[in-house]
Amino acid sequence: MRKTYRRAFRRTGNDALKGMDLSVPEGSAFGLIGPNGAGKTTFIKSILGIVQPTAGTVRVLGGSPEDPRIRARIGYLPERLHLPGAWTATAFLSTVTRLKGLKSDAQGNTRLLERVGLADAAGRKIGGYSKGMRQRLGLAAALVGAPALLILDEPTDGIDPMGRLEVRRILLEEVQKGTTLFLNSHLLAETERVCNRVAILADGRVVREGRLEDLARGTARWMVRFAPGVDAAALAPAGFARGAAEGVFHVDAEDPARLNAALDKARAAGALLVELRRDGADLESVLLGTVAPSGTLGVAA
Ligand SMILES: Nc1ncnc2c1ncn2[C@@H]1O[C@H](COP(=O)(O)OP(=O)(O)OP(=O)(O)O)[C@@H](O)[C@H]1O
Repeated sequence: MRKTYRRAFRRTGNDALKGMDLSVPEGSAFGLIGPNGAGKTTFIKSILGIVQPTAGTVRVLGGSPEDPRIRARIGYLPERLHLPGAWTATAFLSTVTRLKGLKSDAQGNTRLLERVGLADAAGRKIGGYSKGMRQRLGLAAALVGAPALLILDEPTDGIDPMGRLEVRRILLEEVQKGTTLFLNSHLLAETERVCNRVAILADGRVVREGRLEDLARGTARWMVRFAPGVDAAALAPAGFARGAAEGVFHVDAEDPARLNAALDKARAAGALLVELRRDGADLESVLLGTVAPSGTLGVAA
């Protein structure tokens, strides 16, 4: 699928998606990650039928994103939420229920507000809500009608750690119920905790996709901390690259023999080992190993 945003009076457009090919398995918790401007929001808008592809097709829940019956089965939390400040949460959810074409369900909506921790604030005007409360109300609105697919754009943005934990709990409950989750978050730790599949998008293309544990496999990077006073220049020939903190280094070693050989060299150079930790298994290393900081492609690990 491609998406070029046409610019008025110009011959060239802005290629946001340059051949995006992605399938999201039903029932998966799928995370989309990538640098700013990679095309994540454009892709989400195309699943929602808000943006039409310039070429190619999008199929969602076995149909077209423009089919109202399909849309009714999708819950969406947008990145920028517009909520009516003069309304109460209760009134807002009943309007969302009506707009989704569902029968009014005051009890169901009360349960949803309880679930997102807004039971006590249900009768208050949304205008007086904090950022985190607004975000949680947005999540409740996305959950109205028990959607089969939940699309969340930066769901924990502006939420404090306790609130984030709550949101994560709700998302995991949804996945357990069989809801397909599609998450766009720049908080990699969130994606890592919630998702079981991840796609890395860079410059309008999917550059890596797969199960989280498969993506993380094969990266054999170690964090090593030596006692203070270590000579970085003496460690460099053994493959140790200086880290951010005092005495911290990173070294690539595919197996225990190579790791120990590198450590032997470090010790021979006078370094005293105080800490050793596997370093390459988190999503951040996978992302940084795939996409260079400028957003251009790096060497995939
Ligand atoms: N309505 C639009 N008109 C023209 N260009 C657009 C439009 N929306 C997005 N773009 C461009 O398309 C590219 C992809 O943008 P998009 O917002 O999809 O990326 P993103 O991965 O969501 O970025 P971010 O992480 O910063 O939100 C960017 O170059 C952006 O400038």
